[in-house]
Amino acid sequence: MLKSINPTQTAAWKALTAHFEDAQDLTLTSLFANDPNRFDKFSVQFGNDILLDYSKNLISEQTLDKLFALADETEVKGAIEAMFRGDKINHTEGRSVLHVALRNRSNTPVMVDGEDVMPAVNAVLEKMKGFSERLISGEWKGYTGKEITDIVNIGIGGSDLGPYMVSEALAAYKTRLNLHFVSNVDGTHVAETLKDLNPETTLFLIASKTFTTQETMTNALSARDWFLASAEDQAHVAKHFAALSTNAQAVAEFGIDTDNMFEFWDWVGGRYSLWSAIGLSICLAIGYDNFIELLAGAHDMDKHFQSSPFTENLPVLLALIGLWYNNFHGAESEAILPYDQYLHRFAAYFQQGNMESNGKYVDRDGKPVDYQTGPIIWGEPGTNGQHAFYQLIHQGTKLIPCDFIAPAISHNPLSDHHPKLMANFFAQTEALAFGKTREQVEAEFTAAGKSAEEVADLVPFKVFEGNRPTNSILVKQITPRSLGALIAMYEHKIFVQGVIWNIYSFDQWGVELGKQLANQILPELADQDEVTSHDSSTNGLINAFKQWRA
Ligand SMILES: O=P(O)(O)OC[C@H]1O[C@@H](O)[C@H](O)[C@@H](O)[C@@H]1O
Repeated sequence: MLKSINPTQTAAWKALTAHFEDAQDLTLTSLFANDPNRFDKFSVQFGNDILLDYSKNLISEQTLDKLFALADETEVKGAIEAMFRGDKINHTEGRSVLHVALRNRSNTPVMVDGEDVMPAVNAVLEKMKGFSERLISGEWKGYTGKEITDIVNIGIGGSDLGPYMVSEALAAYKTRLNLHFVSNVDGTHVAETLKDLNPETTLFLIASKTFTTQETMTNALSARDWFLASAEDQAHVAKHFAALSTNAQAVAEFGIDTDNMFEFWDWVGGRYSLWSAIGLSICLAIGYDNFIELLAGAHDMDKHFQSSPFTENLPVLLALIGLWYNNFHGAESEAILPYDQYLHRFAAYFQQGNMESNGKYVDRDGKPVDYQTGPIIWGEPGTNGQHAFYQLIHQGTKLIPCDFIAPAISHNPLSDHHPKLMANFFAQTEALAFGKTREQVEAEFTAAGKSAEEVADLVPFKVFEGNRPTNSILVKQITPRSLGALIAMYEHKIFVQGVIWNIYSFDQWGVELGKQLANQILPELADQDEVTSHDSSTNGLINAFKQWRA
């Protein structure tokens, strides 16, 4: 169990509060003008894969020193050790937090309740290897003897977002199998997905840690009905359905052959589970060897996180910088902006990763916090975002720290697309940091021959204040290995922030109430009777719904 330390009561927090008051007038323009070595000082490279430039942030060496002191006082180092050691740091569920064991390629023992989990982890990986190789090679045949061509992963939340994001991110490594992801309980999702598929050549992965999730079970039953409408014989299910779960009993009850069950464990959080059997769809999408490379990249980042001094530790640096804006500058959100079309689900993935982990108002003592915790995470790929919401980032009234992510090498080096993409990537952080002054705008207008009246009229709208902070994360190329490291970097960032905010990052009780109420409402929708059991708004809506369907 992690000790409860109120971060606002630390000396470092108080020092940061005072420092924030003193540093109000700091501008990125002056910080860069006063220090020609700023990039060298405030950038760090991870192997030959990732360069993090955090120099365009509203920080000085003093800011960072105080943030490191905060990490020390809130015992981040001890918390990292506790996680890797297998301590039950997910206190409210009484569980260890060991997604790092799933990618522990050095295979050193990791103990849970006195037992090394690595043999079980490796056994499931071997099973995933055999299964994925038989499917990809075409050796595995459907019930009419045809090769499988399409895989449908049915899962939601952590059993969907990670595999979907990674399969898309690594589409350049695609095997011959076509992957589909069905998550929403809205029948449209499964219906539209199955429309073009052939039951003889389709295999379903039912991905659910608990194997009780309403959406997933409903979609799985519809998929089974669709399949049996053609296959007819229940015995054929074994060739077309596999389960990824911690709940063997529920899998057996569903009728899935235990040979086709890929196990994982309660010490793997749903939103940290792409490294587990939940990653089977990834294995099928990109091949087992590439999946192992993904794990290896994450393991490299795990080692870096565990052993690098905080001053060079990418996840720690990102966490502290994010915290500086969240808790001192009052920023409410963070944007993740990948300049890579393949990463189009990256921000959505970390919406769950971050917001489900750190969206908590109760501290580790069970008391409400009196400071801000997790930020709102959002984002879309550049350059699309530039033509949509960047206006607000550049000239709006809200402070939105942004992470810009881009690969130096494209998988699709078509004509001059990549230099153009990258020119935008570099230009945006420069524009956000340094803006355009009134004098610059006036000079441009004058050079363009505008009258003094026009200049006076339009100048205010064309000025860019700048001083908008960004991190730039330049990746050599998006490969399975670098992507593994990138994902693990963000996972650990979330971990560090949760430790400092004195919250439990690995439970998600906030999703339960809605599920409970939906279960109460569902039977009320079955007849035409007027509903009176709720508040007037909910009653009114349900009754209007019933009337429209009558
Ligand atoms: O994998 P399961 O058990 O079906 O759960 C799916 C998702 O269910 C949600 O309720 C949880 O908030 C997520 O954390 C989880 O990933």
